[in-house]
Amino acid sequence: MSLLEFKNVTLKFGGVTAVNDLSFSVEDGEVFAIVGPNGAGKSTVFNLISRFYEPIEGSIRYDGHNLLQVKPSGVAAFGVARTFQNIELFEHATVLQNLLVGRHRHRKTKLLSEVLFLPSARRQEIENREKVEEIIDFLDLQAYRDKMISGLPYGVRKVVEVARALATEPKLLLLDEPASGLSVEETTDMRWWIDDIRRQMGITVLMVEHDMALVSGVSDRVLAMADGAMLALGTPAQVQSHPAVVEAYLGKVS
Ligand SMILES: Nc1ncnc2c1ncn2[C@@H]1O[C@H](COP(=O)(O)OP(=O)(O)OP(=O)(O)O)[C@@H](O)[C@H]1O
Repeated sequence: MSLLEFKNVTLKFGGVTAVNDLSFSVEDGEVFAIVGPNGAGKSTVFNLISRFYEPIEGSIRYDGHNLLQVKPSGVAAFGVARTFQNIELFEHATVLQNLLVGRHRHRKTKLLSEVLFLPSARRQEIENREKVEEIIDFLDLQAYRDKMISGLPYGVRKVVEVARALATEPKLLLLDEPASGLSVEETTDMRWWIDDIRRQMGITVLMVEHDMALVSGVSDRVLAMADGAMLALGTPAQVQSHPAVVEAYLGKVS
């Protein structure tokens, strides 16, 4: 069974068809990339999975559930975490505090037991701290754990955003342009982080990315989109050499 399945999904904004009869599925444990020119519909796919947008047609299934019956606030509880193109962290909080916020969905204790700091709340806090420290070690963020986000270099913030998403212990991680704004060296590091997240943590990764070196280096399969529709789907090599993809990127050769 696929972890995520889009079937004939269509979404329009007025006269613009942002996603057009799109069908694809993401298998458990794979790194799956979505590529395409600006306006192709890639972010809209993420916003459909996050339930920010409602399709006008089609179905989206996730882990055996009809995702279209889940409220936007309920998506994280299903184990879907996301990073954003424009990093969304608490600027005036430390790395550690940002990651602890990511643990929110694992809160099992009641507010009263937290206020009274009962044993159950203490256990929960210890568990959260352990998980967050594990992620800090995993992504090599020890040097930044007590630093404010606002003072961190852009490349480190990108990794912290991935860390915050991992703190929720997702089954499916959505990465929105993880390499945008990164140097070549930082992009290479990001490639290894993504590979480790899949291999060592067993998390399925769905990413939107323009950097074809990163896409080819880490993805099992790639979906190329244009004008909301599928152009090609296959291995990175198959997609990059597909005539429709070449034409979308380079223009028709006549
Ligand atoms: N909220 C919205 N209201 C109106 N039109 C929208 C909205 N969101 C997206 N669109 C339109 O839908 C189409 C697909 O946009 P989308 O942002 O999904 O593309 P994209 O592939 O992610 O592009 P980029 O690489 O530039 O981020 C575009 O024509 C865009 O202008």
